[in-house]
Amino acid sequence: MTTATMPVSQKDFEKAQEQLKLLKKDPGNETKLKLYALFKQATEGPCNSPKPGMLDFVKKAKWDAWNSLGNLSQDNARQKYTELVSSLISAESAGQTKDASPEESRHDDYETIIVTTKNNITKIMFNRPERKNAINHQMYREIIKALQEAGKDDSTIAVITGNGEYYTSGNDLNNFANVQPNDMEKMAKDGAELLKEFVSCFIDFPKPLIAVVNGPAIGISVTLLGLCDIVYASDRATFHTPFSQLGQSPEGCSSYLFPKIMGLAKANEMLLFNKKLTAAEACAWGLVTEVFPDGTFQKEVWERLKAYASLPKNSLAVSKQLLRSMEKEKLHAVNSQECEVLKERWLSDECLNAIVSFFQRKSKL
Ligand SMILES: CCCCCC/C=C/C(=O)SCCNC(=O)CCNC(=O)[C@H](O)C(C)(C)COP(=O)(O)OP(=O)(O)OC[C@H]1O[C@@H](n2cnc3c(N)ncnc32)[C@H](O)[C@@H]1OP(=O)(O)O
Repeated sequence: MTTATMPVSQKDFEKAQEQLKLLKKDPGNETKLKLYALFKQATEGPCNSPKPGMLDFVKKAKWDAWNSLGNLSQDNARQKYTELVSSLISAESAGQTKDASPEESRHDDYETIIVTTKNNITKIMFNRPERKNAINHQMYREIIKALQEAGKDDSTIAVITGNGEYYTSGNDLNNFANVQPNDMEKMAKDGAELLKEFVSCFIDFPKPLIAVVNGPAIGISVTLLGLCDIVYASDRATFHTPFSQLGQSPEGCSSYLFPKIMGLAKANEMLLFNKKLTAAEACAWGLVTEVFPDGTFQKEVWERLKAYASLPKNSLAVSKQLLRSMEKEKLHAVNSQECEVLKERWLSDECLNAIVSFFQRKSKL
């Protein structure tokens, strides 16, 4: 969370140093490193000393922490130091222990998703529970922005999940509603461009990306699982890609990744013949990493993720990129082709009839 900048005097800064000595509990190594770095930056300015050797672990950790502050001004460093000490003192007097970053910070500027960061995990949550988390145009754009930011923030891993009963019911069919006949081509062209950009963000995401599938998943939310690095599912979740039922065709690189993940025969059942999988089937077919009982799903999964997110961040990122890099070019080509095909499908009678049927409540999945 950002705090408004308030000038901190030299006297306040010195008082904070004295207060720090009064702390009864050790604030933990990560916080101590932050304090060290801010103190050095406040008193000496940006880190100019030579980088210690790889095996000098303590000096290297201190140097890294200081160096990571870049050109932060001495005033700002003094301010942040004073704020950090004051938050440690308040937490202690409130009977809490304050380690690295125990508070959840909520990212502003989103309406259709909730984005938070805690314990080195950035969580992106579909948040239209009354519409079964259907993904409208605004949500596509907000997820693109959230993924771009999560790729660059300090978190170690990113998680995608849904709020409420559903993971998501996939594309919001209202994205096709109220389009005048003359605007159909434009709707299809714009939709294909948005979809291509959206899927590209998953292909290029630089850190481990984990799907926490809390309930039924439909359409694009299922295909994207092939681009996630781990998929945890509640035993209440189901996995449904009803593309032919909707007169559409596969996206999210599933036409390439699903046959690789589960074999062509099983991919055909899902992508051609609309077979809806239970969580257990999706796990047996390799689309899901592990299934948890719904009653303990959130607790078990978040405990596990918290432990994963404490692993060395850079090592995880380079390893993920190694695992994916050989396929990246291919995946972008597949994404382009799938979007081209879909652009045509959206103009077809088969697709239009399916959408009309849904809105006349003649058809539901
Ligand atoms: C830029 C474009 C990119 C496109 C990418 C291509 C993507 C493809 C796909 O994702 S295909 C999958 C599309 N999804 C669907 O076809 C699901 C449609 N929804 C349903 O079949 C049902 O709503 C249900 C099975 C998900 C849930 O049924 P039920 O439990 O009976 O609930 P309701 O139907 O009453 O749902 C409550 C409320 O939400 C509306 N709603 C739910 N999902 C969607 C949706 N995907 N699109 C639009 N609206 C949806 C539903 O209509 C209800 O609204 P109401 O209260 O009646 O106003």
